[in-house]
Amino acid sequence: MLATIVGLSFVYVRTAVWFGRWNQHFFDAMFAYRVETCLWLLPTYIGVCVLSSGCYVLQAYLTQVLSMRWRLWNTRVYLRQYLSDTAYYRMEHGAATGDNPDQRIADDLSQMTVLSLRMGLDGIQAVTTLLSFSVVLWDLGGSIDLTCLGHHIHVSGYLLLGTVLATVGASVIMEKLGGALVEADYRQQHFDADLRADLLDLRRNSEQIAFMRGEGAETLRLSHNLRNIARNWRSVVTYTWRANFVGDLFNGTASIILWVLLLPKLAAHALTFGEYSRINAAFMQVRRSLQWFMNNYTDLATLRSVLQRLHEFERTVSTPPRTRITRIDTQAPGLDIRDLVLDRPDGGRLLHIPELHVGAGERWLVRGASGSGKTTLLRAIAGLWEHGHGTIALDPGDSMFLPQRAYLPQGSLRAVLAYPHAPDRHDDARYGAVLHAVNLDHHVARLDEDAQWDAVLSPGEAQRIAIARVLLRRPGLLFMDEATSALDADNTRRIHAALLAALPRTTILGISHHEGPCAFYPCELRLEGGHAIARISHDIRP
Ligand SMILES: Nc1ncnc2c1ncn2[C@@H]1O[C@H](COP(=O)(O)OP(=O)(O)OP(=O)(O)O)[C@@H](O)[C@H]1O
Repeated sequence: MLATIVGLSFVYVRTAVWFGRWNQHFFDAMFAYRVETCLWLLPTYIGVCVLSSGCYVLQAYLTQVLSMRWRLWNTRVYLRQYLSDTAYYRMEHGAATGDNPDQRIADDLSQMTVLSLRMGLDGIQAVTTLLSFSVVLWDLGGSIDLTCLGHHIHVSGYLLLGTVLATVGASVIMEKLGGALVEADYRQQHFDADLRADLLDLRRNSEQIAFMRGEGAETLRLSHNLRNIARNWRSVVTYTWRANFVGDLFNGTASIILWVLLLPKLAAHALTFGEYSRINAAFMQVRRSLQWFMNNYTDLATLRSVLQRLHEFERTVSTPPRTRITRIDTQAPGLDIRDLVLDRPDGGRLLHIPELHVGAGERWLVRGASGSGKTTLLRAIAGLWEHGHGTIALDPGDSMFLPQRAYLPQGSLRAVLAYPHAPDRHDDARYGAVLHAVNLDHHVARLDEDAQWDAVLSPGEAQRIAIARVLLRRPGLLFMDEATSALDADNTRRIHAALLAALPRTTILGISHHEGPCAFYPCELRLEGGHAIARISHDIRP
């Protein structure tokens, strides 16, 4: 498709060259009062006009189609990279750098494809036009003899030379005055994305903010972003007006430059009107194609900063997680930890577990003061914590992790329950049974209702939905991080009884600060002062 578009642009330039030659014939005939020749020349003009417009329209259409296909392809590749090796998680939690990945995937990729296609194709067309009309200017321009400081100089093709020097001179001045626009544009996109991210944060946490009456603090936070945008915007405006001023001044004075260049020909009476019209057309085309860089200066600046941001994104997502914590995938049930050291991101020691064997079907409660590393231990087991070293052996395909706040994507309740699998994986009876087991019978009728479940369900109901997911999936190894913390005593008892009844052979490692679930866990792993102490209090077999 790209080759066809480039081919069409060559044809388009050829028709422009043909129009120039036609102009010369036509005006020479007109000023010689040869009416018949003028009439005879008209039909071919109309025919070439149709061809030229056809090329233009087809080229524009194909460019749009190609641009969309390329964007979709790029976005799929970026999404695949973003969602592999938990890059999306690492980018949010500090291990990998890269701000606002959402903006890079949604906006930057779109801008990159549209701008680079347009810039690339226009650039090719500008070069083709430049070459084609340079030949015309060279042929028609002739030479000039100058005397400078007593030296006699013969300049061939002086018209072409004059045009090139004037245009390149203006471009250099423009680069000097507006060069910093690239940096300013890059910063602008960064600040814009920050404002959007903060607004998204406000939307997500609207209830917490409303309870705390945090409007004032939020206004301050958003104003700070706005101030950054306004400060940087002033630089963007300054560099843009400078570049625009030079560009526009040059556009306005271009005709005068041509007249000055043609003075020697006029003085020598060596210029017909037909020749003038052809030279004028060629001059405009050469100037326009050389000016392509100048006219597209701001777009080129945007493209450069977009490419810079995408390059950063690619470098981040393609850097594999570097960790000395080895996860061994076993098909065996249970969990084995050997000489596991977990560090804080700044390098300080958080926790050391010399050895821990959790046998099939055992249930362990992990306890410890706030900040002792309970959640970090679960992150390491899930392969999400990179700082530290040691060995963890488990069957990841048969494991399931429940964080304190369940993720409830927008969609039908059926889809929420089946997540991350497809909703048609289970039948209605199965969904009804698990909702009954977690005391959410009144939600059975809402299985096909589409809602923002995150906002609709109470935290306790959301936690019960997460437990219902476990009952649907029936994992061999279950990790729960305060997964029943929002439940009342009755529901806590009911949920644990349901887990025990439905999954008697499942190995469970739970974190809880509450006394409620203690009876459910015969074993305890206490984290204290950076060490782990295992205690088996009663019969550990299910
Ligand atoms: N991404 C992170 N960057 C820096 N420090 C972190 C990060 N994640 C956790 N920590 C630190 O590691 C320590 C252990 O955190 P962790 O969440 O594991 O504690 P916890 O025992 O689960 O606490 P709680 O009972 O309050 O949930 C804390 O001091 C915490 O500040």
